[in-house]
Amino acid sequence: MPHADANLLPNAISDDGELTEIAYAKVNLALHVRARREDGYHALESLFVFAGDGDVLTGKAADSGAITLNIEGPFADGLDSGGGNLVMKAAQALREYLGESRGAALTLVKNLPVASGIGGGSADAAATLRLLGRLWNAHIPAPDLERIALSLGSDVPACLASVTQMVRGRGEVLEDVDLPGLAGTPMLLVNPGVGISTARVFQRWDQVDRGALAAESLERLIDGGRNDLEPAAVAMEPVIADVLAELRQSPGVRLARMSGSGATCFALFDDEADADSAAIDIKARQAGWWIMVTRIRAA
Ligand SMILES: C[C@](O)(CO)[C@H](O)COP(=O)(O)OP(=O)(O)OC[C@H]1O[C@@H](n2ccc(N)nc2=O)[C@H](O)[C@@H]1O
Ligand SMILES: Nc1ncnc2c1ncn2[C@@H]1O[C@H](COP(=O)(O)OP(=O)(O)OP(=O)(O)O)[C@@H](O)[C@H]1O
Repeated sequence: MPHADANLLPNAISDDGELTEIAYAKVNLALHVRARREDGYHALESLFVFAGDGDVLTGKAADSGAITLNIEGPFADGLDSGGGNLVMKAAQALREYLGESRGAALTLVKNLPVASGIGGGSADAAATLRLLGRLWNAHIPAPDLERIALSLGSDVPACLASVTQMVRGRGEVLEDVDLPGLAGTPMLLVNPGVGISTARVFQRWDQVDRGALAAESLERLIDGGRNDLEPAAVAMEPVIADVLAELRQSPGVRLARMSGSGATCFALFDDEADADSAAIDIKARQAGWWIMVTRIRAA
């Protein structure tokens, strides 16, 4: 079972010039959908946190001038490494912005389930922008980088820094938040093995604005926060209700909710031993589910 120590993996450079970036899993502690916009996107309010673990992207310069991507790891199967991959799209977007013709040989270790509400693809795209920015020694003004990120997906701007943020708009209005007691919180991520289309979940949202998100404390987030996409996602994949039930009955759980458009759900614990026990118990009952014990990254 994957088990992580928050912020332990350095964004390292090895002797052979290979760079590493971690594409940290994103978790929406609360996700309030406020309105459907005319452009088809939805106006959101969401408190994003990031796990200390995620996919691992490595890369080094390639003299050929080409960008290549090799995908390994537990969720590599079925993930296209061609131009449709968000890593390749990010590399291409950055190259176009820089007028860059230098290449890169990239390897992605895909540890996060695909289309699962924890922003794996978005985190990969952001990690690619960070890694290639370093590899090519490019100094990109933050507004430009955020614009490139948003062109790749609504979650990508927040994934650039991968720290706790209040996110609004369609995902591009970012505000750093440092909620006391949040960093280092033990967190369990559980996915029942069903991929979910984000667009389809938003389409099923009932268009009822249930009110603003108050996120000035963890208590407020727990008591007054919601994931407004949960009912739509559960209607599409009823197994999500089983995941939530498993998490909510775990001893020591502080909060259990779905992340993003699902199907991954998270649970927060005060005590790491409780998170470990819950993971073992759930694994024993639901052998096919993906389970990760991690911690919330520092803000
Ligand atoms: C559900 C969240 O994960 C919450 O963090 C994000 O809002 C989704 O972010 P994402 O996966 O990066 O989404 P995108 O790739 O930009 O959009 C996928 C689809 O989701 C819908 N979408 C996404 C974001 C948003 N604010 N409103 C939307 O309606 C749109 O139909 C869009 O075509
Ligand atoms: N590197 C990648 N990793 C994961 N998915 C990718 C990648 N590149 C392209 N995709 C595609 O992007 C889609 C969304 O994948 P992702 O894992 O980011 O979804 P998600 O976790 O639901 O995201 P979110 O939480 O932002 O809604 C998938 O259908 C997948 O085929």
